[in-house]
Amino acid sequence: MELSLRDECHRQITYLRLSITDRCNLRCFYCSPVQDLIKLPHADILRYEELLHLSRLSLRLGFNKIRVTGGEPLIRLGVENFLASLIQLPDSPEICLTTNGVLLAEKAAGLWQSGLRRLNISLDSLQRQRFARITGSDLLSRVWEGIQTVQALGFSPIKINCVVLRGLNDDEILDFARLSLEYPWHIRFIEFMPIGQLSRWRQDYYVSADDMRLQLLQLGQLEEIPSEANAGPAQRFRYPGAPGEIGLISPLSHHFCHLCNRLRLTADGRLRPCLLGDAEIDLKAPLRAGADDDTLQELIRQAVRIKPVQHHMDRDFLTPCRRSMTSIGG
Ligand SMILES: Nc1nc2c(ncn2[C@@H]2O[C@H](COP(=O)(O)OP(=O)(O)OP(=O)(O)O)[C@@H](O)[C@H]2O)c(=O)[nH]1
Ligand SMILES: C[S@@+](CC[C@H](N)C(=O)[O-])C[C@H]1O[C@@H](n2cnc3c(N)ncnc32)[C@H](O)[C@@H]1O
Ligand code: SF4
Ligand code: SF4
Repeated sequence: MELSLRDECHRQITYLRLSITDRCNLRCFYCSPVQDLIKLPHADILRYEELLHLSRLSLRLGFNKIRVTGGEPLIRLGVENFLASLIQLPDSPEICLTTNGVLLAEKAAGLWQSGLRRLNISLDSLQRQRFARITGSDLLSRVWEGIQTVQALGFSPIKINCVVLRGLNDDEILDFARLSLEYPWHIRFIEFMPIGQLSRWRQDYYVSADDMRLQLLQLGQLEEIPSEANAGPAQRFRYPGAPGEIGLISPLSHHFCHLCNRLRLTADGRLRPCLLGDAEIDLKAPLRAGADDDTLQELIRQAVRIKPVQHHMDRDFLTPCRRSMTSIGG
C-alpha cells in the first residue's frame, strides 16, 4: 500500500473533492452561468458505487480527506447512504460536505445518522430580499433553520462560506463576522473567482481579502490561528474570546497554490488537477470499460503529476476556466 502522493513541487496530495451532481436548487449570481447549461444526462454522472470505488483507490494512494459537493449534493437521492459508505471506508478518512443549506433542516437527522459531522454551508446574505436576489430563491429562512438544526444536533465544525461581492453584499461583512461572536462557527469570506465561460464575473464585483480584512478590523483585533494538517485554503483568525472563527479565502489576491493538497472529480468522472485550469483526466471511460485498479490508480497519479505549480489568473489577467462551477464543485 502506498503511503503518500507527492507532486512535482513536493506538495502532498491528500484531499479529494467529489462533485456528485451538476444540478442545483439555487441559481447563485456568482456561480450560475448567464444562460442555462445543458444538464449532464443521468447516465454520464458517476454512480455511487463508481464514486466509492474511485474513493477507495484514492485512499489507498494516500488521500485521507474527501469532500462531497456539487451542484447541490443534498438533492441527489441516497446521499445519506453514500456518505455512510464513505465514512465506513478503511483508514477512517475525514469526510465533509459542502451544501447551500436549503435541504439541511429536513435532511439533518439522516446526515447525522450517516456519521457525517463536518459541514460547510454557503450563505451570502443575512437579509431576506437580498438572499433572494443573489440566489434566485426566497429561501433564507429555510437555510437559517437548517443551520440552527445542525448546530442543535452537534455537527462540528460548521463553516459558513460567503462570497463577497461589491455592491451586492459587501456591506454585510460585519454582520456575518458578528456570528462568530455568538456561535462556534467558522465564518469564511471568499474572493469572487472567474469560473466558467458564461460566468457573470466583472472586476467591479471583486473585493480583495485585504479589503475584507480592513472591514473586519472595525469589530476588533484579529488573532491569527495556525493552520492544521489537512486544512483548506482559509487564513484563519479569531476575535479575542469569540467562540467562532473568521476565515479569509483569497485565491486571486494571495493565492495558496504552494499549499494545494487537492484533486477534484467532476460529476461526470473527470479528475481535475486544478480548480482554475482546464486540464482533466477521464476516469469514467476507463472505469466503465473495466480498467483494473492499477490502471485507474496510474491515472490518478498522472493527475498529480500534471498539477500546475499555480493558477495564472489575477484581477487584470483573467483566463476563465471553461467548465462551470456546478460541475466542478467549488
Ligand atoms: N482557487 C481555489 N479556490 C478554492 C480551493 N479550494 C477551495 N476554494 C475556494 O474556497 C471555497 C470554499 O470551499 P469549501 O467547499 O468550503 O472547501 P474548503 O475551503 O477546502 O474547506 P475546508 O476543508 O473546510 O477548509 C470554494 O468554493 C472555492 O471558492 C482551491 O483549491 N483553489
Ligand atoms: C459550487 S458550490 C457547491 C456546493 C453547494 N451547492 C454550495 O453552494 O455550497 C461550492 C462553493 O463554491 C463557491 N463558489 C461558487 N462560485 C464561485 C465563484 N465564482 N467564486 C468563488 N466561489 C464560488 C460557493 O460559494 C460555494 O461555497
Ligand atoms: S452550486 Fe452552490 S454556489 Fe452554485 S448555484 Fe448552486 S448553491 Fe449556489
Ligand atoms: S488554483 Fe489550482 S493549484 Fe491553486 S490552490 Fe486552487 S486548485 Fe490548487
